[in-house]
Amino acid sequence: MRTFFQKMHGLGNDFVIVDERATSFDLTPRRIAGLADRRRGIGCDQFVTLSAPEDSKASVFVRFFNPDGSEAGACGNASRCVASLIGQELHTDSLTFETQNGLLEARILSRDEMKGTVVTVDMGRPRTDWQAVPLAKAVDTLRLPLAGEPAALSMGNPHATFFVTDLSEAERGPALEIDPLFPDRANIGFARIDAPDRMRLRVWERGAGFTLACGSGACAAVVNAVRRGLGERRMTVEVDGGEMVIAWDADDHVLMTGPAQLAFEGTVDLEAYPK
Ligand SMILES: N[C@@H](CCC[C@H](N)C(=O)O)C(=O)O
Repeated sequence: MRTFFQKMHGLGNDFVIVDERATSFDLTPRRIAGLADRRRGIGCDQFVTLSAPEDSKASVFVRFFNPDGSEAGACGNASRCVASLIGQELHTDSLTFETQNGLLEARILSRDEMKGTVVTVDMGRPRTDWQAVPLAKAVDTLRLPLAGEPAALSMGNPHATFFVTDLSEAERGPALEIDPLFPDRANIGFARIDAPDRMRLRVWERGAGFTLACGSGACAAVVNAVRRGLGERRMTVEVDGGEMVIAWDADDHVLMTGPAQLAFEGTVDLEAYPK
C-alpha cells in the first residue's frame, strides 16, 4: 500500500508531511530516519505528522521529527507550512493547531502560487529558566559557561545563541549540540548583528545539522539579542535560505513571519523502510 505525502519548505528548510488523521501509520524513529534520508529515502530536514487534535480549539495535532528520528517540541518553518496547508483545506486564514509545546495560532497573510504563502505563527512565550531549556545545572541562561558565552532559552525546543562577528564560528555547532551542559542536546545558533533591526543567522540544528533556515532558532536569536541589549524587539533575520521577520511582542509572545511553499506531492511504500 502506498501512502500519500506532501513535501513543503520554508526558506529551504524542508519537510515531508504525512496525514495520520484518518489512518495512523507505523512511523517508528528508525522508519522516519529512513524516509528522511536524502539518498535512500524522500529526504527532508524534518518529518511532520498530522493527527487528530486533543484540544477542541485546534484543527490538527502536529508532531515534528528530526532526520535522526528524534522528536522536537517545536519547528517554526514547519509550523508555517502546516498552517498554509490546513488553512487551504479549511478555507480559513486564521487557525489554531496543537503541538507538544501547546496550542499555536497562525494567520495567513497572503497566498501566491509562485512565491508561496506568507504566514505569521505565534510561537508562544520563550522560557529562559535553566530547567526549561533544559540545562544540566543551575547557571545564568543569559551567559552560559561555555567559550563565547551564548544565551540559552526554550521555544518549546532547546536553543543556544552565540553572538559573533565571524559566522565561520558556526563550525563549532556539531560539538556544542552534544555538550554535557545540554542534557537533551540543543540547537546552536550563530548570530551576527548587522543593525539593531537586522541579523544574519546560521543554525546547527539538533538531530539535523546545518539547515537553510531554522524558524525557532530565529525566534530564539531575536529574544536572546533583546535580552543581551543587542537588538530591537522586531528584527529581520537573514538565514541561508532567505529572510523572516521576528517580533517579540509586549505580551511576551514571539511572532514569526515568513514564507511556506509546497514543493511536490507523492506516494511512498512505508513498508519498504525498516521499523
Ligand atoms: N527547523 C526547525 C527546528 C526543528 C527542530 C530542531 N532541530 C530540534 O530538534 O529542536 C525550525 O524551523 O524551527
